Amino acid sequence: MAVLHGTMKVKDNGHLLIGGVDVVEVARESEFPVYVLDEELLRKNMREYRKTFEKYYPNSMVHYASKALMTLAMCKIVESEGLGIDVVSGGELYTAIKAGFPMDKVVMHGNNKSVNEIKMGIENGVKIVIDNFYEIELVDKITKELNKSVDVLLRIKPGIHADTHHYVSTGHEDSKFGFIIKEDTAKKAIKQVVEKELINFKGIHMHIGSQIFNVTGYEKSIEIMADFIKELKEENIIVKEFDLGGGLGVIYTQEDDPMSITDFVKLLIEYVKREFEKRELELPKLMVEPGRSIVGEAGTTVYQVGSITEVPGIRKYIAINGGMGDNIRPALYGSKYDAVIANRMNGKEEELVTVAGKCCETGDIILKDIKLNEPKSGDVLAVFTTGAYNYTMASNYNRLPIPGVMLVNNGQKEWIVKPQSYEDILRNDIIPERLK
Ligand SMILES: Cc1ncc(COP(=O)(O)O)c(C=O)c1O
Ligand SMILES: N[C@@H](CCCC[NH3+])C(=O)O
Repeated sequence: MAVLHGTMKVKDNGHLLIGGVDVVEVARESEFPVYVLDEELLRKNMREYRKTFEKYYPNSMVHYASKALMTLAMCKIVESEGLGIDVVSGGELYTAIKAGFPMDKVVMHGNNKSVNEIKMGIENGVKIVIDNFYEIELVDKITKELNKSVDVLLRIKPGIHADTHHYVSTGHEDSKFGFIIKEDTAKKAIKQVVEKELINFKGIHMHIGSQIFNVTGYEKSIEIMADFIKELKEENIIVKEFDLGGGLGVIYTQEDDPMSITDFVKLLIEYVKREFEKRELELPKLMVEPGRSIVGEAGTTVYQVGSITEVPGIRKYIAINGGMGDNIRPALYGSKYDAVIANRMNGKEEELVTVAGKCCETGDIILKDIKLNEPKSGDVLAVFTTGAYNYTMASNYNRLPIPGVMLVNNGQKEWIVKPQSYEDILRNDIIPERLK
């Protein structure tokens, strides 16, 4: 049986409840899938990050990585839990602005920020994480044009390989993000920044990757960064802020065994204290940017089962009313998930099937070879741990509408993103006069 997350429970009639809401009903009321979001679990994870830092390292800030799941309501929840936000684009920043999110708690990333994105960031007073030499000049120019200063961090690659899928590993030298330490590249960049009139150098940032279980990569990177910070100090450049990025893994299948948020944070703090004290460095303000470990397990996608195609001697395909449009991760990374027949939670999972999406694409497979409880047409399939990088990576491939996001809590259900309609998909289409 798949691991139940957060507030998941089984009702007497065998239906899956999340936040006290019968998700079988939710799925059956909709022609397309629904992303269900467990508010209690989401808040619990945010609080665990914030409280552990408050207890063991008060000079700190947790920025939720909004690329995992960004909506106006998410900004409100993040704000009410006392976290900041990490944005990587004008669109994410615009969402935070429109939600009235406090801009002094926003950091802005991106390896190729546009002039407008940088302007928007500086005008709104967010902290910018500078990624490359080109950007140093752009930021300098824009601060002068606007006559407004900006606080910055520089993204530095520690040069290690995190133990994760190579598509989501970002701390090695051959990565498009940030400056390498080798050949004094990062040092040169920082020296350039320090010289700029309206740019305030605050510190450095690293992010080694995502869905990480083994903390050795963090330990090694913190050691490398501490050496680098020491070198900078010898040249009178003080790193006041140190951002460790995100990356803690979550449970997708029973094979995944991540450590708790508390243990993860405590380890990071232990490594930083140890390596800084060893080098007689003053402890910096510490920051992290978790995305997946906050929202991943809080999300469940509920689908209806439609056609069932048995290929004799090969496999049985169970087709659902969604697929790669609402969850690209299996096709993109070969990601695995756990799922259940949400209207028959009490039975045994004994039939080996493959769950296919409805896109016109052979690779549109959401779950390959999974044991489910005798799936039938009309059943409801709940795929777990879809809170992170599902809605935010969704597409309109085959002109399928992007599903809505429903927040559930204490028996209450509310849309925080309405399901798209066919009209929504057409919104930006234009037929030029000459084609009419
Ligand atoms: C710079 C940066 N910070 C934070 C994150 C969030 O990572 P995760 O969702 O694995 O916590 C990412 C994504 O990998 C990232 O690129
Ligand atoms: N989108 C990726 C994570 C990328 C994180 C952003 N740097 C995933 O679904 O696993």
